[in-house]
Parts: sequence; C-alpha cells; structure tokens
Amino acid sequence: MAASLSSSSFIHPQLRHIVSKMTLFDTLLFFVIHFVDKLGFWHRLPVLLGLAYLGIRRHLHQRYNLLHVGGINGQKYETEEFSYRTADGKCNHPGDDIIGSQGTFFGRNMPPANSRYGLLDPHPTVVANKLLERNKFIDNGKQFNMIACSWIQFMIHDWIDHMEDTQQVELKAPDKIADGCPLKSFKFYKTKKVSGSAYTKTGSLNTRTPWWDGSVIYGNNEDGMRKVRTFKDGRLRIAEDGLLEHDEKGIPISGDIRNFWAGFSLLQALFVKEHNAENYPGFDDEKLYRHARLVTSAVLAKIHTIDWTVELLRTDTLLAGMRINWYGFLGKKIKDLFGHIGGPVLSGLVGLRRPRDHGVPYSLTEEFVSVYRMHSLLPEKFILRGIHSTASEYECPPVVEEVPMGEMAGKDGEKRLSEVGMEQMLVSMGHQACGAIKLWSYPSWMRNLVPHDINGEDRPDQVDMAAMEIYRDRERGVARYNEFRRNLLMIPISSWEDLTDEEEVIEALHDVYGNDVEKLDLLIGLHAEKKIKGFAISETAFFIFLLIASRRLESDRFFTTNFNSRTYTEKGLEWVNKTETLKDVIDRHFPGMTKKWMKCTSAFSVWDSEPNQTTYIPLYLRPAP
Ligand code: HEM
Repeated sequence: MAASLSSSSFIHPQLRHIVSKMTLFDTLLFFVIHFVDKLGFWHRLPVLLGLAYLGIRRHLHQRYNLLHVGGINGQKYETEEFSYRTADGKCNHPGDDIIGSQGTFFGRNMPPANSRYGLLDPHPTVVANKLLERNKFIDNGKQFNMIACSWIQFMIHDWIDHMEDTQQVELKAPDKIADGCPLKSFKFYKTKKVSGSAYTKTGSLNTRTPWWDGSVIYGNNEDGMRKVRTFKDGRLRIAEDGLLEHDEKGIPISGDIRNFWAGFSLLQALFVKEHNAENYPGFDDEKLYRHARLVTSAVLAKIHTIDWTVELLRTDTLLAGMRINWYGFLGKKIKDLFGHIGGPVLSGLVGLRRPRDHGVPYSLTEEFVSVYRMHSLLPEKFILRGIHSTASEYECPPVVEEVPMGEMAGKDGEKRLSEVGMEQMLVSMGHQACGAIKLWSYPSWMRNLVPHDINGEDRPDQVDMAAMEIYRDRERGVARYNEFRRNLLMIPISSWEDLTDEEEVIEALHDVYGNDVEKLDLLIGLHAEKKIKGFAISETAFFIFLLIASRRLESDRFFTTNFNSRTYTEKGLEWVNKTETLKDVIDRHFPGMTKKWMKCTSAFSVWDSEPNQTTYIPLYLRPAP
C-alpha cells in the first residue's frame, strides 16, 4: 500500500524514492505537507493550521533526517552521581556517558552528497567573487540588530566547531579572476576525517560540546573550565570593569575564544555576570558553581528559544511554535500552576520525564553547521554611539564614530572594547541593524581575514572566508542545494526562476552554474532563496532549525528528567522561570539602561524601532497573515 502510494503521480518524481521508504502512516502525513508545499502557503495559514503543518514536518524529519555517525562507545553510569553539567559534556545521555561530549562525531541529517561535481567545480573563489562579495551593505531593517548577530556567534561557539587536520590545502584563484580576489591564493587546514561510521565512510569531530551547556563561557573540558573559574564562591573570572580578563598576550579568558570580536566577548562577559550574580546560601564553591552553570545554561537556552528565534522568524505561527517548545500549548500560566502535565505538546519539551532522541544518539550535524553559515550578518563598520545624555526616558543616542569591523575583531577589538566599556558597546550594538542574508552581502573584510587557532592566537595565513565556506561544505560532503531540499522532503527547483524572481540574481547564477541547478552550492541557494515574509533566513535553512532546535532541548537530561528543583533548587528554577528575554538579563545587570535607550520590545530588534503592537486576538486564533 505504502509503495503504491509513493509511486503516485501526485508526488514530485524526484521525491518518490525517498517516500517509498516511509511507513504507510508517514506516507499519508507526507501527502499532507506535500500538498501544502505544492500550493506554497504553509506560512500563510492561520496559526493553528501552520502549527499542524510544522508538527507533521518535524515528525517526518525526526523519522527520516537523523543519522548517527560513528560508533557508540560509551558506558553506563550512575546518573544520580552526575546531577550537574560536566566540563567536557560527558554523562548527560542517561545510558551512555560519552554521547554529546567533546570530540564526538557530527551527525548527519541526510546521507553525504551524492554529487558528481568536483571540489573545485566551480572554483570557490569564482563563486565568492561573483555571488558573495558584498557590493553594498544591505541591512535587515529594524528586525535584527548587532546583539542578535553576536548572539548567534555566541551560540555557535557553545555548540560546534570542526576538528582540523594537520595537513593544509591551498586554494589558488584561477588567472581569469585572480585580480579581483583580495587573496590570490591562501592556505588553511583540511577538516579532519575520521573513519568508523555506519552511514558514511568517514565523519568529522566536534571540538566543542554540542549540548546547550554554556561551554562558550565555561569551556569544553577540564582545562578550559579551570581557566575560567576563581574557585571561590562558585564564581567565574571577570575583570573589574565588568569585561573579560585577558592573559599576558591580550587574549580574553573565557570558555571559547576562537575568532573573538568585541560584540562576542561582550556577551561572554554579560553571562559571566549572570553566573556570578547567583547565590545559594550554604553552598560551597563547587556546588555553587554547578548550580549556577545549570541555571545560566537554561537561561541561555530559553532566551534563544523564546526571544532570539522569535525575532529571527517574525510570524505569529513561529511565536506560538517557539513558546510551545518551552511552555507547551497550555502556556506558561498553566505550567507554573500545575507543572509539566500531558506530554510535550501540552507542556513543552522542557521538563519532559525522559529525554527523547528518536532512537538516534544526540549530536549536532554537518547540515546544521552549513545552514548556520551566516557571516553576511556582519557589517563593514561598527557604529559607535554616545551615551552621555541626561534624559531619563528613551532617546536615540548620537553616532560618535564608525569603526571598520576588522578593528573590532581580535586583540585590537578587545582594546577598543575596554576603552568604550560595556554599557556604550551594548547600547551601540542595540542601535545598529545587522546585515541581511542575501547574495552579494558577504563582509569584504572577511575575504582577507586572520583566523585564530583554537587557543585564540592569530594564524600566520590569512584566509578568504567566502571562498573557504564554499569549499568546506563540499569537502564535508554536505549536499548541494537541490539535493539538500529533496532530502528534506522539499520540492526541488527546476530552474533559477523557482529560486528567486530577481533578474540580476538569475543572470549571475546562470553565469556561474550555467543551467545546471543541481550544481548550485548550498550556501548560495540559502542566500538567494526568496524569503518568507518575516523570516531573516531561508525556508530551507529553517526546516533544519525546526528539527534541531527541538532536539537540543528534548535530548538533554538537564532540560528534561533533571529539570526539577532537586537538581536546580527551587531558587534556581525560579531564576530560569522569571527570565523570559535578554532584556530581563540586561535589566538585572544594567538597571535603567533599557528604559533610557530601548524603545522596542525585544533587545534583539533595533532599539529605536516601535514596540510590538498589542493584539487582542489570542495567539492561537490569529488568522492568516
Ligand atoms: C567577527 C566575527 C566572526 C569571525 C571573525 C568569524 C570567523 C570564523 C572562522 C575563521 C571560522 C572557521 C572557518 C573554517 O575554518 O572553516 C568560522 C566558522 C564558522 N562561523 Fe564564524 N566568525 C564570526 C562570526 C560568526 C557569526 C556571526 C556566525 C553566525 C552564525 C558565524 C558562524 C560560523 C559557523 C557556522 C562556522 C562553521 C563552524 C565549523 O566549521 O564547525 N560566525 N568563523
């Protein structure tokens, strides 16, 4: 029955072989989303129907888009003895101590690319020159500011980084375009390939702990953790001016310091403040540290889920969806009163009795890394604003300087930050829109970038990040755009016109890829794709988020079984429960700042934008946008 359904002419011919592997029930569910996809309107459905569509999609992705890579080599352990987040991410999965720890494999959301194209086809520098290089800065309007941009780097540095090989590779721009390249040739380390995987011959390793465990401030292993702790009263190290401390070379001391810049290190410092503000009388240093880490990590996860993502994907359906992930369909009030009742839909993923990994051990995936390649969010210049007005209510601060972004990065950026101070930096970031994720928006200063080693030191070889990112996806066997869509059960494109209606883009794609839509690189497709109204990212990238954003919460013992007062303490849980947004954290540490400098609702929108309008229609009953 399932086989005859999957050969139905209703299904796009290129999706039939994927659907043929589904159960009958899932095939029927697939029919529903495929029907909606053909009409291209899930995002125009009323909130409840939109949620139903996303629920079905997420279910299918959980069944067919989670592939484990590598062996499962861990051991059973006593979970009761580890009711805290360990330094290297071990002892979180209830049945295996290694899953999710530092140095484990990246998983996959689909098999490695099946493509016939070579690593240099077309040459990454040609793609970078003709499709990525920024010709004019285009911002995200008022939707997303520089805090939002830094926030996602802050989260990336909590979750993922590929282990490198010791061997280098050199990319040389072909003669025809070499003159137009900031670097005619450049060297970088290959991604380390490790064998021993069930679905792939080789896989790569994550040097960060993939759990949402705050490793960006706490470190990814015992050494990293020791560097940041004071070993007194559970505190983390922080300088007197409220910013990060630095070592004798001027490198900041924090959990992850690779490719740091002023905005990123400011967020690290803010969350060190958050950690240090927690206080549990009677606890010794170790106990206090462990509790404050649990609570701060949960605050990070919560802000990302119900504040940052809601601003990234500004629609009623996503607002409802993200709140359901945290609080459930019944909402915060009911959950506060009755606790977690009735399963994940009614009460959310947080607080589930047991973690759920859908039969596939938790990891973050190669495809997740690829869809988070969002360097186009970074502008060319950082706009510094003055904050010395005496007004007490909202005011737009004047611009005092426009600093090239390169000067805000690395050690120079740290010097700048310490001159400016935390308050002025935060207000300036709040008022500056970040870049849009579009073609021709890749920061030009990143095409000649000094990358960092894992210990934050400058490397001797500059890199062209735009070209390197194209190479990375190909090197790691990430499917190109159209294959990626098919694997995500999306309707593939058959011409450039299916991707975009911008003439200029179509012409440029034709110039680089001819008529071969299969050749289109993933990064280029994600940047060129016509966006859903309110979304700052592409729909294709979003479907990976839909799967992984839930997974980061539901697979983690400390957001499920152990999200309780026994593990967090009553006070700790209350801290998490009372913190809803980044604004709450800013208000805690800088009282008066948002009142004076922020007009909008979320700290991730441009601060001089209008606050959200009050709508009297209940969220779930809101009609089509
Ligand atoms: C000043 C800010 C930033 C600098 C200097 C920077 C620099 C870098 C460098 C040098 C790499 C390694 C490239 C490689 O070897 O493949 C990298 C990787 C990456 N960056 Fe950034 N980045 C910045 C901000 C951001 C932001 C805002 C995002 C947004 C999501 C981001 C997302 C990523 C991702 C997803 C990777 C791939 C990680 C991996 O390969 O595992 N970065 N970045």
